[in-house]
Amino acid sequence: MVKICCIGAGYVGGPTMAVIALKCPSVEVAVVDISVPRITAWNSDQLPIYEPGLDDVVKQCRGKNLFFSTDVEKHVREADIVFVSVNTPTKTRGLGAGKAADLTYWESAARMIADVSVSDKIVVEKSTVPVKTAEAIEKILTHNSKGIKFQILSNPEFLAEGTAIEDLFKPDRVLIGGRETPEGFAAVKALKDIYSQWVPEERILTTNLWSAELSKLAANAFLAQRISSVNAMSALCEATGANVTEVSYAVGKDSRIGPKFLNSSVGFGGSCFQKDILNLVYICECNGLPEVAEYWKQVIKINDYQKTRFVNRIVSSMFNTVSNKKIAVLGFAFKKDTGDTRETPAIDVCKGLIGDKAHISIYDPQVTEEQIQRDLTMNKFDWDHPLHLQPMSPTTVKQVSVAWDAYAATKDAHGICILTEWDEFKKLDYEKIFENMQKPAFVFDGRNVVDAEKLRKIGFIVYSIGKPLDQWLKDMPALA
Ligand SMILES: NC(=O)c1ccc[n+]([C@@H]2O[C@H](COP(=O)([O-])OP(=O)(O)OC[C@H]3O[C@@H](n4cnc5c(N)ncnc54)[C@H](O)[C@@H]3O)[C@@H](O)[C@H]2O)c1
Ligand SMILES: O=c1ccn([C@@H]2O[C@H](COP(=O)(O)OP(=O)(O)O[C@H]3O[C@H](CO)[C@@H](O)[C@H](O)[C@H]3O)[C@@H](O)[C@H]2O)c(=O)[nH]1
Repeated sequence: MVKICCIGAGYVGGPTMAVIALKCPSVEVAVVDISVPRITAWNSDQLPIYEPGLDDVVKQCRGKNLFFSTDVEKHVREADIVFVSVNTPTKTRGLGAGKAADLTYWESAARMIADVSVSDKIVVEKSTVPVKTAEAIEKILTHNSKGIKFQILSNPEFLAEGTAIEDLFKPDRVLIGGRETPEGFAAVKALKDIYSQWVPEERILTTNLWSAELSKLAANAFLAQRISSVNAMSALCEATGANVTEVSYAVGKDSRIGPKFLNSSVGFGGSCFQKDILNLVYICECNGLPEVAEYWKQVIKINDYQKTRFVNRIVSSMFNTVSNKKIAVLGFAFKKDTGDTRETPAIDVCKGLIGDKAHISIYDPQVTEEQIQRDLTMNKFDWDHPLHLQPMSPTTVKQVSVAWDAYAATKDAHGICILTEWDEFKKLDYEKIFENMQKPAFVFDGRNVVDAEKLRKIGFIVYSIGKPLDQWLKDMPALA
């Protein structure tokens, strides 16, 4: 029986391994982590992450061929294939601070694999890593290998949160990079044999190691670039009276461009896009390519601009001050169908409003008050470390309260900001909400989820990102 061990039971390690266990009943899969609460949660009915369909997959395999454990060394020692899916945060200090990937967790996992192994192993990079990481890992693994042979593969993960199970069941592609040697080819084949249990042959791509590592950073950069492109257009739409939804529909109809990932928003968030582009920028700079670095940096600059622009629009529309006004924030997660708040645009928008002395009442169906307070007090990039190593927030932000539903959040509010596209925000009773708000009542829709015309008929002043502006908003221009 092939034994797989995955180091890191997070958003990637948990779901990917659960799906491998489900699709390959003859493979034994152990997911290990240094975080005791995480593993306890994986072994309970309350899984540590919210992901549609995940509970069902875990229930079907846990205890049969899927195990969650904190006994990292034992499972690594016994495994034939070791996936490494640990954190790769952005460095906050020293060389490359603010851009380069911090490979501390990766390095410590690699050293531990080298120390405890007593048989040959395939070691798979599942985390997103800089190009050429495999070379460094190889050096660590073989430095003191006691004659044990290690083959390194790059198998980056392309799942998106909220649709992780769907993406894993039917991936657009599985990418496997390996050394171009007989041993390397054999290792690639061994991993391919696992995926080919459910992924069609033509969707399993094999490349050299460096192409696989770089393709992951490139794919995220291209996706984020589409969003920054449409968001840049949204500013121009507002200035000219064009409608960004119509523009992106017309643009996306070109089969060379395609319709996906062209939704204008308050900005992209999530644990990957910004981090991976910063990493790409750093790699370009290190390789003497400042023009290429500058090109990709612009994707992040537009994303920051979009968030600032949104806050400025709110403040300028409300007579240039939100001081002591109640602003209801609907949605805090970085996208719908997840409770994940890593790099959510809601953090920057809330901080911007708090900076202007607003009182904020937040409602998100999946995010806890504790998480929101942590996010609003944590330093940039601190979120991307194992939970027990993150600094505890010593203070809470007093201007922020968290409500149980959208009606409580919006009661007596002067304005509403919609920051996550949860379906339930489309179906709220906006007449009731309007009655309970201060007047004039504003809605700032950062996701274009509400029917703006319907809300205007009720009496709201509505700002929809990238859409023609109300007369009110035209009269109160926002400076970005
Ligand atoms: N979240 C996503 O959607 C996504 C998608 C594709 C790729 N990635 C990449 O995958 C990697 C993991 O991301 P994630 O979102 O799962 O992170 P995560 O923080 O949810 O999970 C990482 C886990 O690794 C554990 N860990 C860290 N060092 C360890 C060690 N030495 N031994 C055992 N466990 C250790 C942590 O405790 C944590 O539970 C990152 O490189 C990320 O960029 C993430
Ligand atoms: O048209 C769009 C599409 C997305 N977003 C925003 O972009 C962010 C990222 O969304 P998405 O890509 O769907 O979620 P992630 O889970 O961050 O997934 C991305 O990052 C993962 C981690 O690397 C990759 O594996 C995935 O392929 C890649 O889509 C979110 O804030 C979305 O709201 C938009 O604003 N407009």
